[in-house]
Amino acid sequence: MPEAKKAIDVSGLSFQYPDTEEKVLNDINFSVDYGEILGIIGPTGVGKSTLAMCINGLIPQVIEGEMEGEVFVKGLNVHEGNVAKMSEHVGFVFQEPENQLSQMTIEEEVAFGMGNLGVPRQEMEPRIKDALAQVGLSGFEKRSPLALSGGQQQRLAIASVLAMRPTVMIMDEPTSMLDPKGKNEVYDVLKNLKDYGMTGVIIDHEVERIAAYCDKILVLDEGQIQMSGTPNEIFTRVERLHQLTLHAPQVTEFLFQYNQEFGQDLKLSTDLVEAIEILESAYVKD
Ligand SMILES: Nc1ncnc2c1ncn2[C@@H]1O[C@H](COP(=O)(O)OP(=O)(O)OP(=O)(O)O)[C@@H](O)[C@H]1O
Repeated sequence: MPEAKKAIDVSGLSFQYPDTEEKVLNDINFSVDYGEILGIIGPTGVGKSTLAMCINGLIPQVIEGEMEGEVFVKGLNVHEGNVAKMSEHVGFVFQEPENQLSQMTIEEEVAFGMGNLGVPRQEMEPRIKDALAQVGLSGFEKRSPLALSGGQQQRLAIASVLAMRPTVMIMDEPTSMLDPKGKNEVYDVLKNLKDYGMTGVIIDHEVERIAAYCDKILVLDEGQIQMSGTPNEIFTRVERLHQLTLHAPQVTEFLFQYNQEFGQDLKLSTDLVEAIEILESAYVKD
């Protein structure tokens, strides 16, 4: 079978939980190219996690409801493959690292998901080594996952997904339970993976990091895509984000306020990511 043109292709997707009166998702359309990272942002409770579960097949395979439209991952219709089959293609990293850990040692933890996929024993060892190296946990093989910090646990959860070699990695607020150090650790690891050409979907409220990390962004509200575009296109539309009760990275918020206060129409003179870095470098510690 020829490789599908898109890593993820979603068309006409609507979903309603059995006990709710309205659709959580209503006619969602987007696609993600191989090697691209898509960020999904939006106010609380607008269906971001529901959308993520439609991509890995948990909906409608495990979580029931009324679903319309189609979701393809690497050309595979998630309606048709079962969840076990989909887990070969879509890896999932959740909010709370501790809840994802079930094994006695770190190497067993990484081996666990591969075991479920039926990866042969002799192939597991190099994959474990490689995955732990990618998240900066080489040498930790025999330790207990519970002895790790929150940031390290989340990196371990990422390694467990990487070892399964999925087409797409979905991360649902992977840093929301972590302290600033843990958040930095995880985003540093993700940055490396992006450089390796991973395809990903990340849901996060951290707009600074989403802006720097993602190639494309969807803004979800009222079950629909309200905005879509590059981080630069999204985060320079500050007024629209405010209407949606969201905020932009500090640098574009500053610019917006300055323009309002002084009746100007100044624009960023550099790329958004560079502007974020410049602003961050302007802060010093005593
Ligand atoms: N299993 C379920 N059954 C019924 N309703 C649900 C279920 N799961 C979620 N919902 C409802 O669907 C809506 C969307 O929830 P979802 O978790 O997808 O939003 P979200 O944007 O990810 O929120 P958050 O930012 O808080 O994580 C909410 O109103 C939620 O209460």
